[in-house]
Amino acid sequence: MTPELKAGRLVLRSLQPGDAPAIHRLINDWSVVRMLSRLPFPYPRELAEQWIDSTRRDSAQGSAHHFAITRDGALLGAIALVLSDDRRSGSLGYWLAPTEWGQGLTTQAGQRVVEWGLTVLRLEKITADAAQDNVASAAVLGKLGFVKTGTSSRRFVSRGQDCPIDLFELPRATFLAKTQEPVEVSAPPPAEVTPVVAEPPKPRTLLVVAAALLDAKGRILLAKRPEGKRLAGLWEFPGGKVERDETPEQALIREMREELGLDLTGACLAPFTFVSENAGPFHLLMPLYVVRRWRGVPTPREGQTLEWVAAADLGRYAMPDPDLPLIPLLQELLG
Ligand SMILES: Nc1nc2c([nH]c(=O)n2[C@@H]2O[C@H](COP(=O)(O)OP(=O)(O)OP(=O)(O)O)[C@@H](O)[C@H]2O)c(=O)[nH]1
Repeated sequence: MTPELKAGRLVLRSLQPGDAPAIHRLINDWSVVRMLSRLPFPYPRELAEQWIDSTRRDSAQGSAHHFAITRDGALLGAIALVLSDDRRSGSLGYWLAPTEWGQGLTTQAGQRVVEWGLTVLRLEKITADAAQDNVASAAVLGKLGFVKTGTSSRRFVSRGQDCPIDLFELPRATFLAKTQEPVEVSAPPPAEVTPVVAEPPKPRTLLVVAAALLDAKGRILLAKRPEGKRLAGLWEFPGGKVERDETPEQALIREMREELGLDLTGACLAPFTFVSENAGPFHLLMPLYVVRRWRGVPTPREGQTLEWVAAADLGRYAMPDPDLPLIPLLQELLG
């Protein structure tokens, strides 16, 4: 299913039948439709209805995810990721009402959809194309990190002719490398000091503690990161950063209280394994504890979604890359 995503003030949500009048009004505009290759001009109202139905079928099948771009409840445009048959790559497309151009809204929506596609859907790459006279679209793709890979031509129904298009691509590896660029750059040496061969800045190590909470059926509690946070939409083991002057166990007890309303004091916190992985802007060192008893009922206190998951099903939940090696270990423990 197509989730609801947040991008600043924008809410990206699946299209609803009631969106047809707004979609028709906004697309039936020459400055919009001339850049969309498959649509006729004028654009009939029935096509808006048929298109919305088709986006809902695509979403149910998981073959494409179409989002209405909305702000304060008003529909401003749409953005979509259409997946390849093997679901390993996706193609990005979008349009925005001309009254909203020039504010960076397409880039904002695009960043969120691209991040979601490459992290939660784990696509290997996202492609896009734009008519060569669509300078604004090429600029958006550039800001999203796409690079031009070639040219081609396509029939534009609205223009009644074939038009040259540019082809673009954003591989997952390029996207991750960009988000992994260190944020802090060391200051340049003073002028009188002989420069030494610069070593790449090392990412700082972040100590995060996490728990595999197990229920009586041997299921594990996973929490989905809420919209607005880094890596939103990914499932993880409840936990968080170890603060200065805390032991990992104290941090785990505090985090379980803050995040889930659970009391783990006096509970057996069994060290199970740990993660030591590059995790983007930092190096993640994450001890994982197995916990079978606590007081209270897990309650999402920070906007997360909670689910009890059988070990055999863990692979179906999109998790941050550093967590992936933990899955077979937990399956072995609980299998
Ligand atoms: N709790 C937890 N964090 C994980 C896991 N895997 C993983 O990469 N992490 C990363 O470790 C960090 C956990 O720190 P955190 O929970 O205190 O911080 P946060 O990003 O949620 O936000 P915050 O700084 O607003 O508290 C996050 O960057 C998170 O993405 C996991 O399985 N559990």
